[in-house]
Amino acid sequence: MENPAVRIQNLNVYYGNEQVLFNINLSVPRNSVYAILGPSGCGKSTLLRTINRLIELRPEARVEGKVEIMGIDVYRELPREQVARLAGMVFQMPNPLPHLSIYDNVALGPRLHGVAKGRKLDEIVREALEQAGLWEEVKNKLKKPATSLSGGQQQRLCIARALALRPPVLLMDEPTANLDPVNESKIEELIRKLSRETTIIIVTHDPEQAKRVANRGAIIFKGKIVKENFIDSLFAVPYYDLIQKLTLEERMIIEALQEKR
Ligand SMILES: Nc1ncnc2c1ncn2[C@@H]1O[C@H](COP(=O)(O)OP(=O)(O)OP(=O)(O)O)[C@@H](O)[C@H]1O
Repeated sequence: MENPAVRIQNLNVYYGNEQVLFNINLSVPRNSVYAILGPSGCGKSTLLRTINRLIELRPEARVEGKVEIMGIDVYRELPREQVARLAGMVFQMPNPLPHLSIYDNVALGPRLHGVAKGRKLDEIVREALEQAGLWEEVKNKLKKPATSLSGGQQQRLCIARALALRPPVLLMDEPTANLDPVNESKIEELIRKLSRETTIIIVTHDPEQAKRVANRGAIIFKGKIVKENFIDSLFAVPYYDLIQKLTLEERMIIEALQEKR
């Protein structure tokens, strides 16, 4: 694949002596939605946190291999704190900073990175809130605390916060896991819309969600990619059957799938 948004090569990740990701290789096309799927504990969040180097906040973690975002080797060519400019992150639990206002939550990244102040910053905040589909709901109460918003609104605020540095890549770790179906579908619509300009990598437990939002995806099992393809082809074998079989006849199936690739 030429000029992918994210290219991961020969990635191995360890927590202490325990290896949790094994020789991961994948490329994410630009302006697409890429789903990372797999059962609990298989290493999905670890993979996401390796892409933006958040993993380094855990002193027991060790990373081998190469991660490129927009052609930049993030472990060798950038200081860690600059990676947020290439890849924004949205977490499972909406986590706005509770002591900050709606405005200040979104302005946080641009301020920390010295990108803008005054009018220019106002424009960035407004644009990020518009992109996150929240502007109309909050434009008259920007000074109110972020915690005055509902759970679904708080998650869209976190998306706005991640977008405020205008990163080309957005990483989302089960962004709808704690939301009701109405807010879930709002965020899914947003994901599809944002992917016109931004590459999105979404971790999800839910194959139906992956089918709704993603173009392509990978299934991880026990730290290994066992299947990687366009989203329709990925589910040619029903997902639950696949996972069921993996847990029953783990080794055989992993080997069979790897041979087919
Ligand atoms: N700090 C840590 N120290 C040791 N082991 C860890 C640490 N963090 C995660 N692990 C282990 O690494 C493996 C992968 O965890 P990870 O959180 O990446 O999985 P996941 O697929 O995102 O799970 P879930 O869907 O439940 O969030 C798990 O076995 C987990 O127990």
